[in-house]
Amino acid sequence: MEDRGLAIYLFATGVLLATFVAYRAYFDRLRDVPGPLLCRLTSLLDWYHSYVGDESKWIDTLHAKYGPVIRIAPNEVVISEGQALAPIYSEKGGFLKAPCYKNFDSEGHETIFSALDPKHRAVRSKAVMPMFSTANLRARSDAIEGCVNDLVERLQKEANQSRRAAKETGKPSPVNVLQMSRRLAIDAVCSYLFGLQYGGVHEQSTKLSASNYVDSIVAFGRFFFLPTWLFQPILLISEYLQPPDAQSQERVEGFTKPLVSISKESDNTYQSRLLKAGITEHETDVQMKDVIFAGTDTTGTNFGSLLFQLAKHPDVHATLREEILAAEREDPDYNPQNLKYLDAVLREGLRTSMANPTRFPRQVPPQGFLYTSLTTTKTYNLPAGTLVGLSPYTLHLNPAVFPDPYEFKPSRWLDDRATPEMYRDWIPFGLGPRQCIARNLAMVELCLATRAVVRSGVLEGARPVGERLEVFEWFNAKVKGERIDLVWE
Ligand code: HEM
Repeated sequence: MEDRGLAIYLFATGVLLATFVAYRAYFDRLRDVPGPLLCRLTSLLDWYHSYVGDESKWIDTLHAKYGPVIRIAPNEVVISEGQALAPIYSEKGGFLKAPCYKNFDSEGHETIFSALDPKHRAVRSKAVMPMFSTANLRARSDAIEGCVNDLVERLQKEANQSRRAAKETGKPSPVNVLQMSRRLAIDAVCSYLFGLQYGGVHEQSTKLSASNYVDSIVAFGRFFFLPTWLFQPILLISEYLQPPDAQSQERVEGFTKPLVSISKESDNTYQSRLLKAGITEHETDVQMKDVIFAGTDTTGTNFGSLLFQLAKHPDVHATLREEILAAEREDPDYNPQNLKYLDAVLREGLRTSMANPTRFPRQVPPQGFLYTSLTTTKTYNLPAGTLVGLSPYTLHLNPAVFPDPYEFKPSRWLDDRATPEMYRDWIPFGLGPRQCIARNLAMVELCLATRAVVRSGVLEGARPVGERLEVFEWFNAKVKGERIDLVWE
């Protein structure tokens, strides 16, 4: 009798399972979108690749096998064609952010980054947006320039130490320019937005005091694509197993909190603007820490990676130095953002650095999304609620748009060599109304810092350690080994 009961139970389970598999594989709403059978059944495979940090590479192997429109999870589609960018991210305001962005809520608050509801975000973003306008950045660029000068001085010192070690021991000491870049990034953001330099460049420790704080947020990017109900307990377990560095967090909070309490309306700082818009002191502090994270990690990785490329390509460095010195001779007050080769170097640096490699997921709106692939001419009907996205990794390394995509070649952006597709598919800051709010600030920082470093000649004689940089492909990439090393001989 018991055996019969067990047999019925197993049979019923088998039938249910087979029905589920058949439904997901052949009958559900996304059945026409190709992809591995396992991805039609569960998100586990995607979560696994996201966790181990090779998700973007994995997705590219799926594109190679299944085509430009693929299903990577039961409710998630990824596209590799740049023509899909406009309808998803910018036309008619673009689609809303996917619910997983809520995983980046902080201390009970939705940040400008994590907010899904445009109205909730608008109160905060409108308050601070003027700080990111080109006119304001030009007017107050001295705040950034000061941090850049400090950086060049520190880099000179460390380069000299590296050379001295080479002379004395026959082995140059490595300089971790990732840490240097993070020092500059945090100083520039704090100085420009909050009215006070963090002091990163002047810290004597080998690691920036805020670095572990930033890295703890980078690390939970590996769980970014989990649904929030699962993200929360997993984060708790992960933090229990590997507690975040409380000292680093306290250092950052010890910097932001007093700035909130002494803030005055007339300051016109990031914090005073938020307070004036009715945001509470606690939330203002959270929003400040959020941009400290966003600004330190991304600009840090991008500038560190750019220094690596300039040391690796002395010809590019020499051409850029010539352009900068010539511009200065012609007009000491020239605007560096008008230099063509410098612009090409920055674009190529941002294309290759992969600071944010993964897709930016969005939700298909109630009316659905009809997409026709240019490559296959097939039309896909993605129903409301489907998650859909494109990634910088796939677009920036597409050989059809960027020939020899792994090569660092600023010249590809010059004159008539740059194609409209290159500009269309270059998305280091995302695209549309939810693209990086600080894009202009980041570009000014990168431009002034690159100009100053190259102009100083400090990179002459520098050589990168290693052939190429490897990253964990999380929402904010983590550079493997947490180092980008240069040596001077
Ligand atoms: C080179 C440097 C930077 C890069 C490559 C970068 C890249 C990005 C990307 C890819 C996004 C997300 C787009 C999406 O999810 O669709 C983003 C959003 C954001 N970034 Fe940046 N970022 C940089 C610098 C900064 C800086 C310096 C700050 C702050 C001072 C900042 C603050 C933000 C904020 C607040 C958002 C959320 C915007 C929104 O959702 O409305 N970023 N950034």
